[in-house]
Amino acid sequence: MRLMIRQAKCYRSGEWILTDVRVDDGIITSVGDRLPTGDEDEIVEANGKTLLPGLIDVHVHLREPGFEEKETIASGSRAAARGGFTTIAAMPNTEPVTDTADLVREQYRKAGKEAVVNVHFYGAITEGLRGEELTDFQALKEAGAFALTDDGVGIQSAGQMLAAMERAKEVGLTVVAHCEDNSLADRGVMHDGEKASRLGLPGIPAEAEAAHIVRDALLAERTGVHYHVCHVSSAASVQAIREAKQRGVHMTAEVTPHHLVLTEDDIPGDNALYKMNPPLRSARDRSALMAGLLDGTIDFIATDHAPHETAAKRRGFRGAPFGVIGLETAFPLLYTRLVLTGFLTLEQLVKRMSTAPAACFGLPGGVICEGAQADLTLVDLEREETVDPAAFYSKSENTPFCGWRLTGWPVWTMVGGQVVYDEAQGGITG
Ligand SMILES: NC(=O)N[C@@H](CC(=O)O)C(=O)O
Ligand SMILES: [Zn+2]
Repeated sequence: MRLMIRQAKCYRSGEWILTDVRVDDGIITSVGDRLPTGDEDEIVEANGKTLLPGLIDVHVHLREPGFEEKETIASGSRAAARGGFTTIAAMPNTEPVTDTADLVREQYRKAGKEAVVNVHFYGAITEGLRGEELTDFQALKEAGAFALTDDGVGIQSAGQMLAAMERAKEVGLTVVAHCEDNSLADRGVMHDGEKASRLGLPGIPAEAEAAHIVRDALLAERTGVHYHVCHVSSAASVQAIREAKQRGVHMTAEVTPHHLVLTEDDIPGDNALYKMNPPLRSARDRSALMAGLLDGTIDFIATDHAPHETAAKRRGFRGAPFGVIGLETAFPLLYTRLVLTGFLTLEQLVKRMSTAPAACFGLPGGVICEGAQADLTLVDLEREETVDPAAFYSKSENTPFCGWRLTGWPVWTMVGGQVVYDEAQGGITG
């Protein structure tokens, strides 16, 4: 299969310039001005739309097996394609939990049949995410586990985290941490701040997150493992990561689109569409996250796409599960709120949504150059649209951004040289 993408705006030697990109059998073979045409099977006329390396999201919940009413590998991967993502990594808090080599293999087998983008799977750190027995890291690694995590819960015991890091270092897997000390956060449903006091709801203090980061940075320093912090939400956490990185600790960190855009002040009363873990925090915390993203303390953006059915999210802050979806809104949300406002340049945003996650986890993609895998996204930066959850490919609609007017929508997605999403052809293709 030979394909030419013609006249796309591409970032080359410091500029966005009209470029042709040639793809042969899933690999980018040429990038340049007015490349010769003639022998391709297909020409894609980009007409000045912007070509990005496919977006990469290492923090999504696909809910299969066990919670297929919320999401499946098929529906979640289609949501990813529509959002411009070509690679995602799925968390192991399914039912059963992905905590054995056989279960990891079964996930890859299913994704091979049903996914339209590249899907990786995490393995759990502890059996059943119970925080008791460590899983068999070597076997998980051999089955292809992307990294290790108990996302959804923090590893409560420092001794257990140390043991996990030592073993992970030996087998060569990254430890990915949901940082939350339950003895500080127990039964909280919202950031322990002004809004929670006003609504009379139990809080989750910022220290519940930062305490684990400080602890884990010490343990990562001692073991030398690659340690990655999920969904950083507070100023104290950003500072802890900054200090650890200055000491040379081998750690990386991610932040979500919702923590970059919203604060507790945006929560309109007891509406669980604004309930997620970690919670939306103060304006000061949000500023610190932005500063951390800008100075490299936070390496990249991950959505923490966490689908839940509408009925469950109607139960208010006390009764609803934590989590919001993000795959189909992340790019236009951040383009509108961070790039059009002048906070980040487009190329800085692309680095944080594609190049950096690829580099941190050693994934192919994240670049447009000769020899790279043809994972590509075309974005219409002029296109303005209202977020309509009813139109999502995701099975769930739990977004706080319903009705937001956003600019800069992905319109075409290619994975390994195959077009998987083309808005002009009605959406998911094939
Ligand atoms: N982020 C969330 O609010 N929820 C996640 C779990 C998690 O990532 O902590 C979920 O699985 O629903
Ligand atoms: Zn989490």
